[in-house]
Amino acid sequence: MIASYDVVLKLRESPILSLAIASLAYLLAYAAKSYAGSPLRRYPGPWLAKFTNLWRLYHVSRGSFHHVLVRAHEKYGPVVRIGPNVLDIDYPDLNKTVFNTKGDWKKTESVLASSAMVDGHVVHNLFSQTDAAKHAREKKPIAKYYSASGVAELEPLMDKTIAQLCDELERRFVDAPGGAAGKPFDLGRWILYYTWDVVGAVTFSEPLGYLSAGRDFDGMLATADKSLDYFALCLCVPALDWWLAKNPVVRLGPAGFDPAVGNAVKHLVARYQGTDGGFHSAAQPDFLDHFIAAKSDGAADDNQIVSWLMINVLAGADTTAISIRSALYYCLKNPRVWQRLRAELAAAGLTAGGGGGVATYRDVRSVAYVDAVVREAVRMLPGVSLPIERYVPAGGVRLRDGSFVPEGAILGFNPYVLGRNREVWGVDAAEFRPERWLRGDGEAADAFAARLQAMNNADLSFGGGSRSCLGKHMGLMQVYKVVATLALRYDIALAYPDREWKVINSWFPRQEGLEAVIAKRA
Ligand code: HEM
Repeated sequence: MIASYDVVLKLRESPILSLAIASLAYLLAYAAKSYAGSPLRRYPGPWLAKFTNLWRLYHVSRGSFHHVLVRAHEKYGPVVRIGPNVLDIDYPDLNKTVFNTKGDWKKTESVLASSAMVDGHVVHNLFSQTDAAKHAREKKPIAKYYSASGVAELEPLMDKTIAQLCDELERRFVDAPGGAAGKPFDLGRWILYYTWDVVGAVTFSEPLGYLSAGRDFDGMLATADKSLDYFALCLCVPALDWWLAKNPVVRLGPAGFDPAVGNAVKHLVARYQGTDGGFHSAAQPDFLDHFIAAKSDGAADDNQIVSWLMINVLAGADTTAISIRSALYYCLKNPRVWQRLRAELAAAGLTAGGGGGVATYRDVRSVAYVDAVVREAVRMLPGVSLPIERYVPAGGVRLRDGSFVPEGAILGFNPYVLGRNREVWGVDAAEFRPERWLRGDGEAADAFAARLQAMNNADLSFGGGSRSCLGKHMGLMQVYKVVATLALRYDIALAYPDREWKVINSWFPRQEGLEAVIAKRA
């Protein structure tokens, strides 16, 4: 007994134990303040979430937070407290107020983990920049290249890569020798190779090489997954990023994008030296040409060019793959929809007859059902499926239930949750039904216009306002073109129609298990 008392005394003298006790006391005091002193205490939510962000962290780390949130809203209503200072909101009519062009609803620190650490300094990109003025300065010189007309000029570069995707699928799975033709293969994986390659094609006129290799030859795709897993955790506890990556002593995470940065720098230098590989030509400018022109205008330096180049890779490849996969998966799971899609393409006289057998965007956009399929697929599984957070600005905000949320609280809006709102989408909100985007038989024009307006207002799949997705036109154009081209050229079916695919939601919800069989269209 005396011996154990001595041990306790010794431990009490230990600085480590003192620090641990002080930390515990601090955490308890913080939790008590979060619970009793918070202006958000009136809002319902899981008990643990009132004290700590660890509740959210746990569920996000399991990759299924979108499901947890939908259930939480079913249980607690449209406003759910998901952290001591965070409410998740399912009031679609608030989207336009929050995601506006004034920039008064600021991004939270949750996005800082996507910034880089260079020579001891945090270097932001367009997505992570929380300062509205700096963000506008960085975006202005390049925004026009991502507009609908800007992206239209890149279509020939996309066509080359879509044609390559088709060639690889045919060589390996349609016409494959040795009995491999017609066997199940991971179509979702090939869509990912395509979207990473096309980023290289439109950015520096050279695909990154995943389609021709048929694998993640440099480990970049696996690194991107790990980085997103890390990013998703830091969304819940932004301080993690400081401890793990931005502290001045030791850098533990996340997995870096060094190969992609190296590749961007290599292309920049080669372009300056005129030693570019790939299919670059003066007649077909790519993003790198535009970024270098912005530098000549005095709007950028080489570091800024590399940051712009990297955003195409980091924000554009996975999100586009996710959206193409969703369109294919939900169509193939619903053969009625897949057949109608093909019939509507045929009725419009479309062939995959553009450059290299690729459907042209102009043709595809003229078929309303393709648009309905794509919008519905993106609603079912938005490319961002964790809450998009904003700080409540000065003056606070009054919610639809009459309650008042003061300045400084964080409101989260999850496109996936908003895409399940029954007031907007109806009782079949969880079902894939592209027809909801079309005017119904006997539906008055006014009624359809009002319904469409409500759906558009609720749709946050590309964000909104001054921080909406820069690459929306580029991403969507590819979803339309790839889905239509595959539908026109091939008979495709799920290899295991009764199986569900697996979705791991790390901000971008990456899917696994889109296994298919493919043949040339009869
Ligand atoms: C279909 C595919 C895509 C989807 C579903 C998607 C979704 C989104 C969403 C929801 C946001 C808003 C995030 C927020 O407010 O925090 C966003 C922002 C952004 N996206 Fe996309 N994206 C897609 C494709 C692309 C592509 C191809 C690029 C290529 C450049 C891109 C670049 C960006 C950038 C730079 C931002 C930050 C914009 C800013 O803060 O000013 N995205 N995206």
